[in-house]
Amino acid sequence: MNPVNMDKIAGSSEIVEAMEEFYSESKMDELAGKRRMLKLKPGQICSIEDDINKLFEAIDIRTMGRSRGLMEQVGKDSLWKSAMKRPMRPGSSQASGIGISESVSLKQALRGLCLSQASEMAAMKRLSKQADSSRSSEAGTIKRLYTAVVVEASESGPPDAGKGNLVEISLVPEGSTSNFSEKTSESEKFPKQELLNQQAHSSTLLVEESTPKEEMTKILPGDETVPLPTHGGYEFSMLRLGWNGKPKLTHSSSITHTKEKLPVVDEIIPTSGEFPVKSLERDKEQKGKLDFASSLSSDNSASNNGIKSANSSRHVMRPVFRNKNFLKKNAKQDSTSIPCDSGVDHGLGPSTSKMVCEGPKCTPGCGNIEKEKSSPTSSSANAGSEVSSIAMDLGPDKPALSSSFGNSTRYMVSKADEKSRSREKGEFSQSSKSSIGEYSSSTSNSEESTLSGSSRSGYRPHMSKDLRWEAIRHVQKQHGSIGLRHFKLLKKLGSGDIGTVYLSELTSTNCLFALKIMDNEFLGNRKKLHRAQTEREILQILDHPFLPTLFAHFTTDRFTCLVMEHCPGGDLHVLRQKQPNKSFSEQAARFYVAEVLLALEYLHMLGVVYRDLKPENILVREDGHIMLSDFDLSLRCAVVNPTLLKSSPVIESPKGESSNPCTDSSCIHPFCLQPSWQVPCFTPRLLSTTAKTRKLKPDLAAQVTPLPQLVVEPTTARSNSFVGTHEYLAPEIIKGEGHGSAVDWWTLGIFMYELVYGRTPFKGPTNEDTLSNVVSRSLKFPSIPGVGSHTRGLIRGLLVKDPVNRLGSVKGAAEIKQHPFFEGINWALIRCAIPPEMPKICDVGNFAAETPLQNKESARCPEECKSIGENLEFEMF
Ligand SMILES: Nc1ncnc2c1ncn2[C@@H]1O[C@H](COP(=O)(O)OP(=O)(O)OP(=O)(O)O)[C@@H](O)[C@H]1O
Repeated sequence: MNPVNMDKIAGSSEIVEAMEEFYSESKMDELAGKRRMLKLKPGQICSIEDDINKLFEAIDIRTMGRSRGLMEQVGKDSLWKSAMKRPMRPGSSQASGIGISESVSLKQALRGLCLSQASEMAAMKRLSKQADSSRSSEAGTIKRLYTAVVVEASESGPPDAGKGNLVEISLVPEGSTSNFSEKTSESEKFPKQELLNQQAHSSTLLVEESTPKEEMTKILPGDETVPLPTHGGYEFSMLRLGWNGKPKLTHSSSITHTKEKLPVVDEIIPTSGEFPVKSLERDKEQKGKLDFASSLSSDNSASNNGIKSANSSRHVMRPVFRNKNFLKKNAKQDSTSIPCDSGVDHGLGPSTSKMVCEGPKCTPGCGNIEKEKSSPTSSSANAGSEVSSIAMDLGPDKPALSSSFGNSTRYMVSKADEKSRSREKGEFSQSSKSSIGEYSSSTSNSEESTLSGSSRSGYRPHMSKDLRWEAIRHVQKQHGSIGLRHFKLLKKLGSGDIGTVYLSELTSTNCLFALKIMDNEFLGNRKKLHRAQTEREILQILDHPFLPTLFAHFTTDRFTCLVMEHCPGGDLHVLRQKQPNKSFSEQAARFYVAEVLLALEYLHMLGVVYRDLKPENILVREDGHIMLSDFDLSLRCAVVNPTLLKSSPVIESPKGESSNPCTDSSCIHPFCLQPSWQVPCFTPRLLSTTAKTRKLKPDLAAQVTPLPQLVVEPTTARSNSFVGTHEYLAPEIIKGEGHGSAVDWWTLGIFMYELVYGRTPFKGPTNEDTLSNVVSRSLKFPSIPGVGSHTRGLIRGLLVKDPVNRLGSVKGAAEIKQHPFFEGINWALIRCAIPPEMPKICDVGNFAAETPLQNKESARCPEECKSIGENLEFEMF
C-alpha cells in the first residue's frame, strides 16, 4: 500500500478517535453529575465472557461427546477447532434448513448467542478510547467494558421501573477520563493536507439540519470549516482550520445551520418549516387534503426533484433474477465440490485465477489461497486497508465525484431521466414505492475527498476465511488498485434513485458481488452526491449478519462503485406478492420483523437512523434470512449513549408453574436451552435435540443472573429532512417538526402492517392523500385476514403518531423486543432459526453463460469498461 495513503487513513482515524474521546470525556463529566454511581457488590457482575465460557462448557458436556468423539475418531481435533471458528453464516445452508450439522452448528449457535453481545460491542467500541481497541479480542473488549461498568440506579428506581422490573446501570467507557492535551496532540497529528482534502465533505455533509444541542467542534481562528469524516458524528462535528492549519478541539454551539440554505427544498416541497403545518391547517378546511406542492404528488416530477423514481403501481410483480449462491459455477462443475478455476488467466495473475469462492461467505475449501500465509486477523485487516486505499490511489489530482461534472459525457442526464422513469423492461426486482430524498440543504459540486474512511473498515476477524476478501485483496495486490476492469458484469439486479446494481464476478475468481455503479455527473447534477457518500460511509462501518458487507469501493472520473455482498433471494416486496392473499402469515411476519428489528437496533447503536424501511429494501439471503439494504437516505448522528438495563435476577413464570426457567416457553434465561414449542420455526435444531436431555439444576438456575439489556438509542438525533417513502413516512417527518430515531419504529409498524395485511395502513389514492392520512387518520385494522391481538397491539404501539409516546422511542429495540408479539423468539439464536421461506435460486453460472450482459447490450461502452467487454452498456438510470 502506498504509505501516503496509509497516512491519510491513519489521520482520518485519529481525528475520529479524538473527537469521540473528547466528547466522551465531557459527556461523561456531565453524566457523572447526573447519575448516582454505586458500585455493585462483588459477584453481582457476571462478565459476558464468563457467561459465554460457561455456556460453552455446559453445551460441550452434552454434545461434544457425540460430535467431538466423531472428530477424534478420525484424528481431527484441530479440524474440529477449525470448524468451530467458521463464520456464522453457513455455506450452503439451504440444504439443511438452518444449515447446521450438530458439530458445526454448535459453535454457530453459540456465535448466534453472541449476536446481542456483538451488537453491544459495536456501540461500546465507539466509546472506547484506544485507537487500536478494535484489535483486541472481542471477548476482551466485552470483559473490559463490563468490568469497567458500574452504576446502579438510585433507590428510587429507574425511570421506567414499572416497565419490566429493570434496574438501570450505565457503562463507563474505559479511558473516558483521558486528558485534553492528549487528544489535542492526537488531532494535531492530522496533516493539513488531509484536512484540506476532506474539505469536500463539508458541502455534502451539511445537508441535514440538525439540532445542535451537543455539538462538538474543533476550532481555531480561520475560516475553513471541515466536517470530520467519521461515523461518530459528522453531522455535528466540524473542524475549523486555523492560520497554521492545525485543528483544535473545543466546544461550540454556533455550528452551521443550513435550514436557510436549502435551495433543493423549494424544488420539491415548501420549506420544511412551512408546508406541513400550514398544509395541515388547510387540510382541515379542504376536507383532508394536504396542500403539498404539486410536484410531490407526481412520481415523474418527483423523479426530477429527488423523490426516488419508481413505478407507482405497487403490486405489479416483476420476475426476480436469482442465483444459486455467491459462487458463479461452471456448468460442468460439480455443485458440491467446487474445483479450482480452470486456470484461465484473465490477466489477474496465476494465484488470482485459481481462486474460487465457495458458498455464500466463500468459506475455504478450495483454491490455493486457502488459509494461506497470513493469520485471519492480518488478512482481514490487510484486506480492509488495501480496499481503503483504492479510492485514495486516485489521488487529489483525480477528484472523484465532481471533477468530471463539466465534461461532456455519453451518459446524458436526459437519457438517464428517461431510463429512470421507464424501468419496466428490467428483469430485476422493481421497487414499487417512491422514496423521498430531500435534504434541507444544497450540495455543491466540490471535490470529494478521496479518503475512503476508516482504515479498519475491513477489519472483520470473523470473516477472515471469506474468500471474497481474499480475492479482492489479491487483485488489489497485483494491480495496485481495483476497478471496473476487474469485474465482469453478469446481470442487472436493479436500479434505484442513485445507481444501478449489477451482479458481477470478480474476474477469474468466481466470486460474485453486487456492484453498485453510480454516475458521478448524474449525482452531481441532481445534488445527490451526499447520498452516495452517506451510503458508502455507512456501509463501511457495518458488520452484522442482517446488513450488507462492503468489500470494496472505488471511484473513477465517471463512476462511483460499491462492491457489496450479493443477496440472491430477491426482496420482501416480491416475496410478499407471492404469498397467498399477498400477505405473510403472522409467524412469517414475526420472523422478518424480528430480524429487521435486530438490524435497526444495530444501526441505532452505530448512530444511524435508517429512515427508509420498506419491503423493497429488505433483501432475502440465500439462506432465507434478511439483509437490509439501501442506506443513502439514512441519518447519522453524533451521540449515542449506551445504557445497560439490568434485568431482575428473579425470573417470573407467567404461568406460575416453576421458577426453573427451563420450563418456561419464553424463557430468556441465558443458560436456558429449552426451545420454544410455541414457535417451532424459531427453534434451532441444535437445541431441539440437546434440550430434550438438558435440564438446569434448580440451584444453578437460581444463581444465574440474566444478561442485562443494552439500550443504545440515538435519542439526540434530529433532522428536518424530508426523506423516506410516502406510505412509510412518519407523521413528524411530514409535519416537518424534526425527527429522530423514532421514525424507524414508525416504519417498522408500517412494515409489519404491510406484511400481515398486504397493504400499508394509510395509503391514499394520491401521495397527498397518503401523507394526509398518515398525519390525521386513525389506525384501522381490516377484519380480514384475522390477526392476533399481540400483532395488532405491537403495530398500534409502533404507529403512535406522537413520537414521544411511540413504542421504542425511549429504550429503542430493547423495549420493542419485550412485546408479547415476540414471545418465544430467541433473539440471540435467530440467525439459526429456520426462515419461513427459502428462496429458489437459479444457477448463476448457467445464467451468465447464456445471457452475459456484455452480449446483450448494445455499444456505448465507458472507457472504464473497455476491458470488460466492447459492447457493454451501462444502463445507469
Ligand atoms: N446487495 C445486493 N444484492 C442483490 N441485489 C441488490 C443488492 N443491492 C441492491 N440490489 C438491487 O438493486 C436495486 C437497487 O439498489 P439500491 O436500492 O441500493 O439502489 P438505490 O439507487 O440506492 O435505490 P433507492 O432509490 O432505493 O435508493 C435494489 O432494489 C435491489 O433489487
